[in-house]
Amino acid sequence: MRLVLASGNAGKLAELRELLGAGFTLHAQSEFGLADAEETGASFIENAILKARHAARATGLPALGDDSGLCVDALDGAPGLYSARYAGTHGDSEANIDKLLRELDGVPDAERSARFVCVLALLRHADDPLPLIAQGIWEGRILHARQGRGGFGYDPVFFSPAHGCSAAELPADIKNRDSHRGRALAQLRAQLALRR
Ligand SMILES: O=c1nc[nH]c2c1ncn2[C@H]1C[C@H](O)[C@@H](COP(=O)(O)OP(=O)(O)OP(=O)(O)O)O1
Ligand SMILES: [Mg+2]
Repeated sequence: MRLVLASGNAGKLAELRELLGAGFTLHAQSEFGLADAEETGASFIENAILKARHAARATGLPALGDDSGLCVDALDGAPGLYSARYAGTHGDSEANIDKLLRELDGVPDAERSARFVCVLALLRHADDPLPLIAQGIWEGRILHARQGRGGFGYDPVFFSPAHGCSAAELPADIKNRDSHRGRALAQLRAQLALRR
């Protein structure tokens, strides 16, 4: 199956290619010269659909949208939908992490609970009235400083109690198996199998 990933994020592309495996060819939207869709939705689901529809419309291919982010309890769910632009400049992970650590300055571990969320939307074509939607959640807490060099985005400050380390310290295959994105993709696969 040929699919376009409706994302400009290289970290997502690498993870989703690995997760989808050999049966799928996942094209980056940049291969088609596509700019990012406007993320105007009020929820992860809406944004995932907006992204996928934009890419399906422009390419004529089935499209996968991934809208994800980090929700921190002590910040009432922020950065949430705005995770990628938390510090102002879209996609500046270093600035986003700096701001997050500043906002949580002095907050003890017990109150630093957080979760990564990922919503995937698969549209068979731009006017698909019945997109497949899957969501995955990964529970953890925010560290006081960066740990590890793997992954992308907020991974260096996301501690996973189940693994005993940060997301950036996990081998890629373990992160993929247990992450919000890995869980969402497993659900999407199950739905695909049912639809066929
Ligand atoms: O596994 C992850 N590990 C660390 N950070 C992560 C992860 N998954 C999402 N994130 C962060 C990155 C970004 O700050 C935001 C997603 O924002 P989001 O708009 O969905 O993605 P994006 O703007 O980077 O690319 P695009 O919209 O083109 O798909 O959450
Ligand atoms: Mg985005």
